[in-house]
Amino acid sequence: MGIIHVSELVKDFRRPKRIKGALGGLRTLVTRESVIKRAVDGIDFTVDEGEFLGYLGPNGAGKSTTIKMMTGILQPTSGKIEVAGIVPWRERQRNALNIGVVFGQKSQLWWDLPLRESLQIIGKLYAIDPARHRANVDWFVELLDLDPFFDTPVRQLSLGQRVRGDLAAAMLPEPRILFLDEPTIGLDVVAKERIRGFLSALNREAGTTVVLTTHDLDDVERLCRRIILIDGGKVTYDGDVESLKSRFVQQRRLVVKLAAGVEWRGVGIPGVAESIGDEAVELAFDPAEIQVSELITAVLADHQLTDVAIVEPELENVVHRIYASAGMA
Ligand SMILES: Nc1ncnc2c1ncn2[C@@H]1O[C@H](COP(=O)(O)OP(=O)(O)OP(=O)(O)O)[C@@H](O)[C@H]1O
Repeated sequence: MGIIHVSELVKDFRRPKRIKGALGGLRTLVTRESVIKRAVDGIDFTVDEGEFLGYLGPNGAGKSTTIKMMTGILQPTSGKIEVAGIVPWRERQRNALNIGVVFGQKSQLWWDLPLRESLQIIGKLYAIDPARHRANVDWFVELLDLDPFFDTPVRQLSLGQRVRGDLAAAMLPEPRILFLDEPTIGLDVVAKERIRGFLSALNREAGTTVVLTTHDLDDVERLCRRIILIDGGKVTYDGDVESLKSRFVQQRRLVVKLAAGVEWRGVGIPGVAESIGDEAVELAFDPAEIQVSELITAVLADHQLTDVAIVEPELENVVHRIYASAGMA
C-alpha cells in the first residue's frame, strides 16, 4: 500500500528579474519584475510502506524542493501530495509526527547539549514510553557507535558524529518515514559505512520507509532497491538499479587473462571491440547481439587463459552518462 502519493506535483519559485548593465544590481532591487523558475514540473510517484527509495538527479534537478514539499516546509504550486494520509503543507505538525528528517548540512540538535540529553528531551517532547525510549537509545548507540561522544556537547562533534546523532534524534520517536537529504556528504568512509549500516537495519528490522537523495552512488548501490531519477523537475526514470543499468548501458565487457607466453590472436567477431592491455585483453560487446558463451567459446578456441570475467557496468558510470547525455554533467 502506498504511504506517499505524489501526482502532477509542480513547484514554481518567483525570483526578481536580474537587470544587466550599469546600475543593474540596483535596478534589480527596486524593480517589480520577476521571473518564474519551475523547480518541479509535474512529478508523479507512489512509495509503498517499507520501500528504500533513492531520489536522484543532477544539481538543481528539483530533489530538495520535492523533499521539502513532502516534509511540509514548502507548499506546492499545484498538484497533489499525501504522506501517510496527510497533506503535509496543510498539517505540518501532524505530518511531523510521521516523519523523520535529516539534512546532511543542517542539524536539528541543540548545540550546547550532549546527545544523551537531547535524546532525553525528545523522549519527553514526544511522550515516548520510557522502556521503548531506553530500547531505542540502546539500539542506536550500538548501531551508530554513539558511545565515544554521547556526553560531548554537539558543537564539539565532527560532522560524521553529528550526522549520526541527528539520525538517532530523528528516529527516536519511531517515525514511519525517514527523509534524508545528502546524509553522507563530506563524510569519511568509516562514517559513511556506519550510517549505511544503520539505515539498512532500520529499513529491514523496523520496516521504516526511507527516501534518500544523494550524489554518492555507493549509497544507492548499497541501499536502494528502487530509484527515481529526475532532471529539470521531471521524472526520467523510475525502477530498480539493475534495469537502469541494462537500459542505459548496452555494452558489457569481458576481460580475459592469457596464460604465460600466449599471444592474442583476436576473435574476429563483428561488433566486438578488442583492446589489448599488458595484463589482460578487454572485449566490449552488446549482450543483445552476442551471447557471452559464444564469445568465450571463440576466445578459448585460439587461446589458453588463466582467468575470465564479465564486468558489470558501474552505477557511477551509468548515471554519469545519463546526466551527460542530458547536457548536465
Ligand atoms: N527558494 C528558492 N527560490 C528560487 N529558486 C529556487 C529556490 N529553491 C530552489 N530553487 C531553484 O529550483 C531548482 C531546483 O532546486 P533544488 O534545490 O530542488 O535542486 P536539487 O535537485 O536538490 O539540487 P542539488 O543537488 O544541487 O541540491 C534550482 O534551479 C534552484 O535554483
